[in-house]
Amino acid sequence: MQLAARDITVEGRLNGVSATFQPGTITAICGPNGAGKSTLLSALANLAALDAGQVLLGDTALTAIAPQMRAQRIGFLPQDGQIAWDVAVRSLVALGRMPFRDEAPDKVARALAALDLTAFADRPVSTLSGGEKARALLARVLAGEPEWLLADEPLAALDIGHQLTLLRHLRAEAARGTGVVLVLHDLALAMNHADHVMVLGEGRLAASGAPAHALSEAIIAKVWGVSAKWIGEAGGRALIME
Ligand SMILES: Nc1ncnc2c1ncn2[C@@H]1O[C@H](COP(=O)(O)OP(=O)(O)OP(=O)(O)O)[C@@H](O)[C@H]1O
Repeated sequence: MQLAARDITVEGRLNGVSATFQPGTITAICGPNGAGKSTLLSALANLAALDAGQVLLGDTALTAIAPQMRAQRIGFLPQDGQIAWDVAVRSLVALGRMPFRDEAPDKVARALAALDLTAFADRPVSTLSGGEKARALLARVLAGEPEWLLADEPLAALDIGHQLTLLRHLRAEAARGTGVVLVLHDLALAMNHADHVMVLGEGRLAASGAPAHALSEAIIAKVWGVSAKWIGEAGGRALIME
């Protein structure tokens, strides 16, 4: 089922953005600081108060879906997520089962393994490093096995090995039909790993399409004001700043 923003406006943050996200694909939302990426992502989870427009899941407005059902279907990882209680990593990840009111230890174990956290399962979260904490917060979302996985900069705190593991896991999730939407600052990760890229600039959609189209050198120059050049082959491109 598609997830679609229809002409959404959040005063001062997003200005009439329409965008359709496809299940079974990885979409990257890119753009400069303050462009409205996090606002759009939170709107897609019904976590931003809209001044105009609506978000639809299939034909149904998100606002018409009961909160518990919405939480079952849409998993959301905010930027700089906070951990309120110093519980064991396994208990934190198990909180991802709250919308289902079950404990599903198999799904919790799968999410821990996907983020390479099995060995940390009994450690208090306060003892984790920044990147380990970021992985634990993402594992909490994965434990809910949502139909839509929305994550704001999930790779930013991760080393390259864990970035790759997570990207492979997200690709496998997409292959199972999950819609994956990621806010990414790293344009090479978006270019090499997304199926579709949406570029936001000053609260508006500046480009949308296949990565090579939406992240062309011309669009990077226009939206980011940076002269940059792509080198390398499809799937392994690097961005060189000039
Ligand atoms: N709660 C708020 N109240 C008022 N303005 C806000 C609020 N949150 C964000 N903004 C503003 O809205 C704009 C868009 O913010 P948003 O966080 O969506 O940008 P972003 O593209 O995710 O940026 P970044 O790359 O820096 O994370 C920014 O100018 C920001 O200052």
